[in-house]
Amino acid sequence: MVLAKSKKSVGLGNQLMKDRFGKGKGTDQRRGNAVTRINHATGEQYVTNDKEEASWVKMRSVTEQGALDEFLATAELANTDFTAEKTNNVQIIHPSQQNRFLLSSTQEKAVRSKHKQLKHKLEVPRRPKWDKTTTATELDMLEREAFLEWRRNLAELDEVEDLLLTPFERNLEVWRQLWRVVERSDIVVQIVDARNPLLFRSEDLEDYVTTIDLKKKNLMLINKSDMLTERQRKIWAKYLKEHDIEYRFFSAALAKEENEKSEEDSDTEGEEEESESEAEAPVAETVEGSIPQASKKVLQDLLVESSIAGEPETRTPEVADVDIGILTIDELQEMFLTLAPARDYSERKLAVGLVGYPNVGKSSTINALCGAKKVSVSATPGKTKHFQTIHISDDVVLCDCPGLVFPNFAATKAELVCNGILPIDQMREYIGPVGLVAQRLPKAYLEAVYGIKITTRPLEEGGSGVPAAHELLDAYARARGFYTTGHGTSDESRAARLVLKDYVSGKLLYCEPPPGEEDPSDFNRELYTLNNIPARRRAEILNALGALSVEDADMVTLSEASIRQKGDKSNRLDKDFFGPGGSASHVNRPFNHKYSEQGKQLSSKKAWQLSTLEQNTDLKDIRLSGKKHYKGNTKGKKKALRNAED
Ligand SMILES: Nc1nc2c(ncn2[C@@H]2O[C@H](COP(=O)(O)OP(=O)(O)OP(=O)(O)O)[C@@H](O)[C@H]2O)c(=O)[nH]1
Repeated sequence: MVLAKSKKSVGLGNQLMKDRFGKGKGTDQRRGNAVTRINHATGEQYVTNDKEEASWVKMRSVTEQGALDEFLATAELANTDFTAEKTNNVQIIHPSQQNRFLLSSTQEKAVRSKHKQLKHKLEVPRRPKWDKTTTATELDMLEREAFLEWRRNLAELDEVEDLLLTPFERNLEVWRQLWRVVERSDIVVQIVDARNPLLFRSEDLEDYVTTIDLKKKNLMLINKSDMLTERQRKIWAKYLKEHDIEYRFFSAALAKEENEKSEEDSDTEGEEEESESEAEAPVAETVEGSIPQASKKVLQDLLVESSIAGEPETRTPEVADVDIGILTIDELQEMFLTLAPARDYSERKLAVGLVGYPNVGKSSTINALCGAKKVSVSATPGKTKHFQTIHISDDVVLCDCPGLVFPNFAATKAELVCNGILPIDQMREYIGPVGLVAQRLPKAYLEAVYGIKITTRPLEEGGSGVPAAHELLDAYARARGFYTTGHGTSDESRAARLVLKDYVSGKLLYCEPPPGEEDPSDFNRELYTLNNIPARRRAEILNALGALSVEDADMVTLSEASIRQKGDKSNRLDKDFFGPGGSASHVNRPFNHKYSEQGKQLSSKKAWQLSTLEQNTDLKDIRLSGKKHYKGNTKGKKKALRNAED
């Protein structure tokens, strides 16, 4: 039986034709993916593969493009025929570009000196000049042309000079937002990550701001400063002062806690006096106060273990008059008012533009300034998409720009991944970035944070003492039971993602020193104390170490802990670590502001520890008192004795 076809039914072919050439398609005519548009400035028709998209789609951040996308985007920007642009845009892959994940130290030196020479070429795109007579279409054309020229210049740095650049923003719409923010703001605040401030700073943006209006001010706000020690802040402060960079240290996370605390305090009755004095304490002091004196003991043994030759210097720069404090919210607001350029503010409030890479903490800073959660905060870079204004007081309005990556030099792709600039979830090559983590962080610290034991290749077999990426990943994956399905080998790729995320979030902490200042391992020395590993891990280590009071334990170096771990024939420490739930610890900020709370948690164990202490009054004896995990480990004993004597 043949069914009669309904006249109303529409076949796929018809539907496609209707979709492409049907009514209501405006001036655009579609053929396949290509759309014919009219250039209103010249009246000419041109073909593009771009669709008219919703404004939020237009604002998508474009940082890395495949060769074809790059080519199409350039052609589209240039409003030209594809073939005309084709010859100019063929990408030549240099053999040297193929492995940019890690460099040897000589290669790195050479690259860094080339960066210095060509620094002036790292420009942000300028908005072309316009006046009242310029029509919107003319301005649009001018902007596209200028943007295209800017992209060509940067492509030259990449291709001709063979230098690796940050995956800078390639979407004109995002830069247009920045232009608006800069034009509107009296002060342009570049928010940077304290772990590597200069990588996140655009010097040229500062020039651009003052080119638009000499009265406009620049400020580098070093966010996440809770991750820096006081000494590290001093070293940075000295460098920034010497280079005439207007800066301030800030921590949106500490400011948030401060907000929450004062809210709690205002809710609590009867304890006003006490809570008031705490709330008034400057944040910087709170941070310092949170790190017990004992934790400032430098981990010399750890450094020796990390094969760093020589006695590290503990010298702190003389910077008596420089500002090293972490600003409170009130102090930051005052700072804005102090910096405000002279003009009549009766008509318009002081406008403060907030600019920065994705994930540096713009939203968190705004939330802290607002005193409430106004902007959604996320651990995924690139959440803020639109320029928005937020009135934080009667005097100040904030202009929040979408997070955007500025053109800057990077030594390697590994550095970009580790700094959270290249997304970890889209990463295919993980050995380079994890290798960098393993190079930067002392082995004992990695072992203590994760509660793992990393087996490295012995020195006599060519090992260097520094774990190779796969040695770290293998230990991590096995401890957590991550195995590949087919082969049953450890799932290093899964482990790599988690390790790198911990590095980006600061759970594994490393901070870059200013250029030309001290060696990175000396600069970070204070970070690798027992106090800075997650509280739970610390408690586990202390448990495994046995009879030490909390205060004494602060003096125990991680390396010592790791020696004991190695020497433990009964594997007691490992069992403690790898037991159920043993890997679930979590910390956001190694310099946990709530140290006193951690201390409290630990002190619940103190009674037991003290009772053991009573039996072993001599600390050296306690350390070497024939605990199970020392038995037969004479080498470990000797080393531990040396540590104890130090
Ligand atoms: N330790 C620490 N972490 C912070 C601080 N400020 C922000 N973070 C963390 O950094 C991550 C990114 O913060 P956001 O405020 O979302 O960053 P953003 O710059 O607004 O990001 P986009 O919206 O992508 O532009 C979050 O995981 C925050 O918890 C800080 O002062 N200290």
